[in-house]
Amino acid sequence: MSSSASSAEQAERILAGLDENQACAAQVLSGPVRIIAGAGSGKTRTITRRIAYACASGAWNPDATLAVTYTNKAAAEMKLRLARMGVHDVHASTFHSAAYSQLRRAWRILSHFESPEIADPRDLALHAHAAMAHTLQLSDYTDSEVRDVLQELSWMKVNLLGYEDYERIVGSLGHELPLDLEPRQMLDVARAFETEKRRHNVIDFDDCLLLLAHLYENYEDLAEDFRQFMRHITIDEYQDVSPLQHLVLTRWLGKNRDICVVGDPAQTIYSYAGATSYYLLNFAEEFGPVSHDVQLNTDYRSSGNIVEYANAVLAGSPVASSAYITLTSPHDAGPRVHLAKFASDGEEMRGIASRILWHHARGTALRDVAILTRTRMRARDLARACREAGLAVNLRLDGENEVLRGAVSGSDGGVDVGAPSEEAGQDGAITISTIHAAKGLEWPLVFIPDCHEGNIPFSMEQMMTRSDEDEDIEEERRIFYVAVTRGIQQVYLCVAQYPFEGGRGVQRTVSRFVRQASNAVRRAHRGKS
Ligand SMILES: Nc1ncnc2c1ncn2[C@@H]1O[C@H](COP(=O)(O)OP(=O)(O)OP(=O)(O)O)[C@@H](O)[C@H]1O
Repeated sequence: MSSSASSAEQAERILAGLDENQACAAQVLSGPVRIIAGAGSGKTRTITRRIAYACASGAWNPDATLAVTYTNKAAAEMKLRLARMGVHDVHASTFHSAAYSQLRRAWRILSHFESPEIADPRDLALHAHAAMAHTLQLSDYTDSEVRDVLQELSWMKVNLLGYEDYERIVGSLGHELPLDLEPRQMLDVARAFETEKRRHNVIDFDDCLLLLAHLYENYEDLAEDFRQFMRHITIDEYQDVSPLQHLVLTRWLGKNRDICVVGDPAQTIYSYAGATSYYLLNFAEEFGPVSHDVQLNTDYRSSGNIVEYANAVLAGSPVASSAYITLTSPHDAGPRVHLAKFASDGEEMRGIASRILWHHARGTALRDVAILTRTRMRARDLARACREAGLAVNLRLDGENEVLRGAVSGSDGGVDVGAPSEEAGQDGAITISTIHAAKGLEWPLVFIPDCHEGNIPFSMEQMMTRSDEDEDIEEERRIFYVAVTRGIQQVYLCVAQYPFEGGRGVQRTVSRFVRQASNAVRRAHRGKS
């Protein structure tokens, strides 16, 4: 058989198993392509096959192909899947690791010295602490106060805010500062923080992206050299890029328009870290005319009732029709999404554990079960309660502020994946995870505890009084949507009426998202019968 015949066969094999829309997207190989892909609609499958098809058919040189993923784990997974399809040498990495390796090379070429190292998160916290102690005249800050300040320092950079604009922008956005600081005090901390990093000859991840963008702007020859390795760029999770990442992307592209972006505006859940779906939604205006613009809306993951419920969660949004897509399910309806009510938090935790044991006794493997929490604290509490009930547990916590930082450090996007549970048996362990750390994952049986106002949507009092139009509420709706769409067969929503036993504490109200969606689903079913 001739080699061109065998590579044509290989290319055909790669396309097998894609639906019509997915296959269409996989075969448009030049010019700007946008794929809006709902939850479970196979976006990872589609972009991986598209890259494999392009390389196997000879349209792209793998060594000139860059795929940007949100975590190091996703990059490794993509390389593995490509290798299984016989495609090697594609560059797959996070924004940060691609940028850092380019920065190191550029630094060596331009200065003959090594670039500054990226500081370890613990050292960064020490530098922030020193900057705070120096400018704010106090020295006993808690870890979480330092973390909040670091997040604010990062927020300034990922949003590309210059010192001169910061005060005005903070005022006009009503953006709250950590520790009740005045904007001017925050700027003093920011300057002192830069001094601290310089003194230790380190940078952070935001600096890395800023420096690289600067090099591309000022060293055109170098930029052109680097672009040879990025003739074809694919960006996954494009709904979560920050203005700073977007700036780097535009520098990587230069005049090139062989760019494919994929994302879901309904899954933007990292706004606090600068993520915005603006670039995904405005892709055609920015890079168009586009060669292909497609929506993938078949959710291959979840049963019909879960998909119906997830759609109802989004339908309650004032921006639903313009921003979000409606999913369809190719599967049977399956069990309804059920709301389980408990008297107290303690009873809720024990109730969830016993429901899991009930499913386990009927054949559900523990590795097929997840409890997804809004906060890290509740994930820890539930892990304790489930272990007490005799369940093996794997705890996944996302490091919030480290979401972007972790992308280079190898900690998988800041997700702290606890060591596999020692007590895990043959059928593994249940997963207890924050919703943020569960993004991109799936389980047959999913529990979402604490579905009450104040937790879903999460609030520090003030959010309760805001209107539904508020962007913070919208982000909380998307977080809940991400949680619901992790379920394959069955999703349980849980709520405790009071925090403590015996009706003590402030009585809870069921989450507005649950009330809206459950009512809409009930109405729809009544209409059908
Ligand atoms: N054409 C298809 N036919 C059958 N199953 C598919 C198809 N495309 C994707 N799937 C399956 O659907 C599930 C979801 O796919 P994938 O993880 O690629 O989705 P995703 O869009 O990245 O999801 P999310 O954004 O919700 O994390 C996977 O189990 C995948 O194997």
